[in-house]
Amino acid sequence: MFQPVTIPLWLFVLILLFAGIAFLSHFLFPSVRWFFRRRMERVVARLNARLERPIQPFKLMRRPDMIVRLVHDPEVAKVIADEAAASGEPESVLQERARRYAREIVPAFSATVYFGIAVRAAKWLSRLIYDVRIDRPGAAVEAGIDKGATVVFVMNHRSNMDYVLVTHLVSTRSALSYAVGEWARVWPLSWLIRASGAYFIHRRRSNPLYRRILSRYVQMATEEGVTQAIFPEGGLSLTGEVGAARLGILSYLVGAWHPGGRDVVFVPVALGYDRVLEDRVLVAAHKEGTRRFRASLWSIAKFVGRQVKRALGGRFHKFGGASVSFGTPVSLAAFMEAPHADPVADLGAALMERIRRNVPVLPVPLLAAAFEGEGAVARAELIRRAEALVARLGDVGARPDLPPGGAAAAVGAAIRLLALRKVVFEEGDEVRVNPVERDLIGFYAAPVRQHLAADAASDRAEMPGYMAD
Ligand SMILES: CCCCCCCCCCCCCCCC(=O)SCCNC(=O)CCNC(=O)[C@H](O)C(C)(C)COP(=O)(O)OP(=O)(O)OC[C@H]1O[C@@H](n2cnc3c(N)ncnc32)[C@H](O)[C@@H]1OP(=O)(O)O
Repeated sequence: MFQPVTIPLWLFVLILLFAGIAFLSHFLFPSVRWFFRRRMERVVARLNARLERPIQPFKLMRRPDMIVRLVHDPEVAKVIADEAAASGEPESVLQERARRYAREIVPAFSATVYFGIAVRAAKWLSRLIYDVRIDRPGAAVEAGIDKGATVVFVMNHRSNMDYVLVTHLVSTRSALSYAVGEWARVWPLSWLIRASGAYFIHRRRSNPLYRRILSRYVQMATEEGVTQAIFPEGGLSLTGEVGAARLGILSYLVGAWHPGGRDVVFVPVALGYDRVLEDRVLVAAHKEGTRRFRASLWSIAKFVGRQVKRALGGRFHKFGGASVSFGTPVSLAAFMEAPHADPVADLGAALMERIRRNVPVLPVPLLAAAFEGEGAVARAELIRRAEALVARLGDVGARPDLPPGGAAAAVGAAIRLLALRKVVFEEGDEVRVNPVERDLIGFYAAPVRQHLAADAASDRAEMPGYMAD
């Protein structure tokens, strides 16, 4: 019993290692975890005291617990049982697949990462590159919304700066949970996104098990009051116009609502830019008719490097304005009071219409539209056309977001911004579009075109089920 045992050194080291791991996981990790949990709870309590829409307990649930809850949800279990019966695959295999899907979707929200890193970085970056303007303040729009309702920000997707701007602008009121496409599943971006409370979507995966897990996750979050943000177009606009809604996430959100239950209130958010960071990439993708973006990590790094070099040399100019308009909210309870042959399709169309009408028109889109597809126009004529456009935009209820000095000042500012990028050249009295950039001018003119094409006769206040404007 007490005689010595001789073992090789490597085995001794291995035993020590395993003993150390066992000690840590049994004695130290639980208390360390408890310490961090208490700290997190104190941080959240402090944040909730000042946030208009507090961080919901659902958002703070431990990720493993959330995954278990999702995999064992009765609706998910039913899909597993149905698929097992139909395909002959063992239920345990399908359950493992369900766990994999749930792990992919479920976020790992950290209030410290969201408010300490993401919000600060969003504020810094937004202000560094744009003159951020709020066409219609979100606070005023949200003030009338029932405190118990689940708020969902529904946004048009022009740029990867969209969520940076909106995260910054609503950060004093709530923490947003975004629906993010599979493109962002690259480390460390995926870690930051999960820790910011966003959930991942695999847009091309349409098998029933995956879709049921995704829909249940969205519905649980909605039933528990988690403030969310979605891009119903499902990707960046290649043309500059606001596209139609894909109805998946909206249908899950509508499915989470029951008469008499917690209301779901959609806040339409419209974004407009003087310069969209990805403009040339989007225009090229549109031309090729693909959604494959030719922006390698190397080209992004080169772009950032050029801007840093300019900043260090004191030659960095902001990219103009970025304007965000928070539209009149749509209450799902009120919307459902009116009869709808297809409620989800009607809701999607109505929300996108509201976003489309609210897209702010900044100087560059105004100038781009004033070219009217021509290659060269006299400056005075551009100002005259811009003034006429501003009047017509006013007639259809659009709100141009222009500097003091109106159309003339806007034309001057836009020419300066585009000339810096060699998109236009000034030759005497004439402003000439660089022939290789004509598509880019069309891309920027798109929101103006869309405003003017909208049927001015249909008054949004008359749409059934809407909160009054
Ligand atoms: C500096 C640091 C700053 C940091 C700041 C931090 C922030 C933290 C980062 C955030 C970062 C965000 C970045 C986001 C930017 C993107 O990633 S945008 C792209 C991702 N988002 C989206 O795609 C959302 C919108 N997409 C959808 O809703 C899509 O529909 C889906 C769910 C992906 C599926 O797409 P789909 O296969 O094309 O199918 P779709 O027809 O749309 O939908 C089918 C479903 O809808 C149902 N449906 C369709 N029509 C109807 C109808 N009329 N009635 C009822 N149901 C219907 C069908 O039944 C079907 O149901 P399921 O079979 O799924 O159960």
